[in-house]
Amino acid sequence: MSDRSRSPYRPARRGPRPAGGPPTPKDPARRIAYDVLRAVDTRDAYANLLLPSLLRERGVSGRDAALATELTYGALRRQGTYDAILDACVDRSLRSVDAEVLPLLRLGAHQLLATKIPPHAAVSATVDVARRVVGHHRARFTNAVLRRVSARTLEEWTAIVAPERAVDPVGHLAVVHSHPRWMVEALAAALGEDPGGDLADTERLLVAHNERPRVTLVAKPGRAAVAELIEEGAQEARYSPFAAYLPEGDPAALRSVRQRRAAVQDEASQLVALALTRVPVEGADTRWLDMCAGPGGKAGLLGGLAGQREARLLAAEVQPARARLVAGAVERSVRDAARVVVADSTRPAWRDGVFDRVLVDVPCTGLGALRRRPESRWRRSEASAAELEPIQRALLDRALDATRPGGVVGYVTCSPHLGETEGVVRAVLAGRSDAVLLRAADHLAEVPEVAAGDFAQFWPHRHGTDAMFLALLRKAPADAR
Ligand SMILES: C[S@@+](CC[C@H](N)C(=O)[O-])C[C@H]1O[C@@H](n2cnc3c(N)ncnc32)[C@H](O)[C@@H]1O
Repeated sequence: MSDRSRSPYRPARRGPRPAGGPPTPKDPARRIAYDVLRAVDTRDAYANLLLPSLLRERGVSGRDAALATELTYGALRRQGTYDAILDACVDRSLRSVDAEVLPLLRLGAHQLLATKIPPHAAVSATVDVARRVVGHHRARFTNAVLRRVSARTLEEWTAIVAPERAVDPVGHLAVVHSHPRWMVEALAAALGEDPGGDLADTERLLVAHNERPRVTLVAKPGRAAVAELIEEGAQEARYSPFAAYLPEGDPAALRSVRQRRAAVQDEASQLVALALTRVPVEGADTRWLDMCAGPGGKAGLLGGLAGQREARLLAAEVQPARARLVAGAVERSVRDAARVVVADSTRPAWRDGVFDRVLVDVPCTGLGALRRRPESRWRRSEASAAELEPIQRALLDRALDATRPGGVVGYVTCSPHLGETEGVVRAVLAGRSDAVLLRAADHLAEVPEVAAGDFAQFWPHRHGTDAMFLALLRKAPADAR
C-alpha cells in the first residue's frame, strides 16, 4: 500500500487525567473497536448503529472517536484480506483461533497494514487490550501473531496469499479487495464483465467499496433548501437538486437536520424517488403510495413533493418500529401530505387500481450499500438473493395491482444483484399483460452512465452513490389491453 493510501491515524497522545473527574479508560478507541467487532460476530450487531451509541455511552469523542471509527470500519471492510494474511501467520488454521481473539488479530492487522501507526505502537497497544479482554496467555499469542504480520507490507502479503490474477481473476480480486468470492462473481455479472476476463470495472467497484463514503444530505422539498445546507457547511451535490455533501462534522449537529427538515440520504436514493415523480401520467395525479417505506428516507422526499403537487402519499411499512421512523421522516411534510400505516403490502389494505404513482423499494441483500454497512459483505451468502426473490416478486406484483391504468410503478433495490433486479422485473412482467417497461434513464437525464438497458443502475465507482437499481413500469391504460 502506498503511503498516500494509508490512513493518517496515529495513536492519540493521552494527556494527564483531569483532577477529580472519572478515571479515563485506557485506550478507549481500541476497546470500543474490539467491542463492536465482537458484537458484530456474536450477536449480528450493525457497526453503523452500535459504534456511535458506544462512543456516546462512553463519552468518547475527538481523536479517540475518529480512531475507533477507523479501526472498526477498516477491520470489518478488510476482514477477507486480513484473514488470508493471518491464516499464514498462525501455526494452525485461523478457524481454530478463539472467537474472542480473532477481532484483536484483525484490529492489529489493520493498524499494521493500513495505517501510519508505528508498528511497535500498533502491536503493544493491541496486546494491552488483549491482556484486559482475553488474559495474559492469549495476549502472548496475539503478540506473536502480530509480530509475524508486521514483518511484511500489505502488498508483500497479498502477493503471497492471493491467487495469481492471470490464473484466477475472481479469487485474486476477492482476497486483494476483501470480498467473498461469490460476491465478486455476482458484481461482475451485474457490470456485464466476464469472470475470466480482466475485470477492470469490477475492480474499480471493489476499490470503491473499501473507501469511506461521503455524507450526503437531503433538503426535504418545501421544508429546507440546499442553499441553507450550504450555509451550514455542506457543498453543492453533483446530481440531485435536493442533495448537498457534508465534507466533515456530525450531520446530527446541523440545525436543519435536528429540526428534521433535512436528513442524511444517499444521492441515488433521492434520485430514484425523484425519477418516479418525473414520469408523465395522464389524468389525475393525486394518489401516491410507498409500499415499503421504513425507515422513511424516500417517503420523506416523496411526502414533500406530493404536498407541493397537491397529491397525497400513503406510506406503508410492515414493522411497527420502522413505521414510527417513517412517521418522523414525513412529519410536517408540505400540507401534511403523507400518512403512515403499519401494513403488510403483500396483503394490502387498499383497493386495487387506485394509485397514480407507486414506489416499491423492496427488502433486498443490500449489496449496493457495502460502503456504509461494512459487515454485510460477510453476513450475506450466495443464497441470500434467491431467498428474497419470492417476496420481491410478490411486492412488485401487488404494486402493479395497486396502480391505476396509465399509472406508474418504480421498483427499487439497494442492490445491483441481477437476481434481485432485472430477474425479478422480467419474471413479473412475463406473468402479466398489463404492464410495460419504461426507459428509466430517460427520467434521470442529469446522471451519466446510469442506463442499463431499460433499467437505471447507479454505482459507487461511477456516481459516488450506493448501487441503487430502478425499473419504471407503466400500467397499461384500460383501452390498450
Ligand atoms: C429497502 S427498505 C425500504 C427503504 C425505504 N424505502 C427508505 O427509503 O427509507 C425495505 C422495507 O420494507 C419493509 N417490508 C418488508 N416486507 C414488507 C411488506 N410485506 N410490507 C410492507 N413493508 C415491508 C421492511 O421492513 C423495510 O423497512
